[in-house]
Amino acid sequence: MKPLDDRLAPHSASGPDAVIAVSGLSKTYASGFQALRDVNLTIRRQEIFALLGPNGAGKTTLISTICGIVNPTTGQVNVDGHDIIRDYRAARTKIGLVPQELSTDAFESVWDTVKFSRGLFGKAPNPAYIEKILKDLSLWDKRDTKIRALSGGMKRRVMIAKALSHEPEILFLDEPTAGVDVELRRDMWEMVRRLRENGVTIILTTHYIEEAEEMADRVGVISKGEIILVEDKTALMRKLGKKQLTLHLQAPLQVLPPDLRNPQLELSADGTELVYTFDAQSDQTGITELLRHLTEHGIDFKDLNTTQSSLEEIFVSLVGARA
Ligand SMILES: Nc1ncnc2c1ncn2[C@@H]1O[C@H](COP(=O)(O)OP(=O)(O)OP(=O)(O)O)[C@@H](O)[C@H]1O
Repeated sequence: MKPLDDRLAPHSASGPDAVIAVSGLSKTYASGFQALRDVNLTIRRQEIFALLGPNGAGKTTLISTICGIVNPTTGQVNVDGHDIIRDYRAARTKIGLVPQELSTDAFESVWDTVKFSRGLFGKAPNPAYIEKILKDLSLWDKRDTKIRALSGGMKRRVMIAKALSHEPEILFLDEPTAGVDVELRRDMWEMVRRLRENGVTIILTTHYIEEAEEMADRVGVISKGEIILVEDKTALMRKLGKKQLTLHLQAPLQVLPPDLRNPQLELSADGTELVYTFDAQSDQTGITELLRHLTEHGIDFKDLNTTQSSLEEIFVSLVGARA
């Protein structure tokens, strides 16, 4: 088998740190529906990668295919040097998957469920390791409790404990915080960060853009089965983000003077604020000219502030542009 680097060469994000390489991946379900279209994607070792996309975009299909649960129609997936079809067992052992739906045996105890999951991967028992995960996930006190007696949030933690039971190097979290309360969401974020510090690569899908904004090193956007963008989160926000300059006026304005009217400038409904939207990357922001015009018109302001558009706005504009 060729070294990993060689096989990853065609992809821009390739390199010695690549841990998953997806190339030319398509999936057409038996119904004839094409859920993935020529997906090329490289995941770097020890990164937190957030996959964003609207409902039905293909996030779960992509994750399930990488995890070997759904068969690809065309293309290859390589997980840390193992082809997911030819070398299924080795590839699967590297991966922990926390699916969207809670599916555990309601009558088992927490401890037994997690221990059993580890056994499924043919790993020798390691009670000390299981104890550590249960403690990390605040499940230690519940170790003898039957799953059915746990709250929804606790059940979700059990799903994570199961996914981690065989010491995977890569963890997939499909909508990890859907429907969980704020406290559990924060706990999960904390846990994901800790796992990454311990060398685990994390791929998560989410509908909560603020989750990607908070957590991700890189963001991938999928729409109608196609990856339309993969970018470093900070660079993405810098590159696509529009900035807004808000001027708080000394005296309210009824209307904008005609020669100040342009699509970038908006007067708030109560006339007390002027909001100027500009491209943060441009050499010519137009701010100097705007301020000069305001002075000429005798429009004074008492304060100003700038804001950067959020990942959510960027995401909506990206996906919306393809609708
Ligand atoms: N087994 C299947 N047979 C036929 N079509 C399917 C099957 N599984 C998924 N699909 C379709 O493939 C598309 C992608 O589904 P997928 O679950 O991957 O999307 P998603 O991005 O994860 O959506 P969500 O955010 O709603 O979970 C959807 O249109 C879905 O209806």
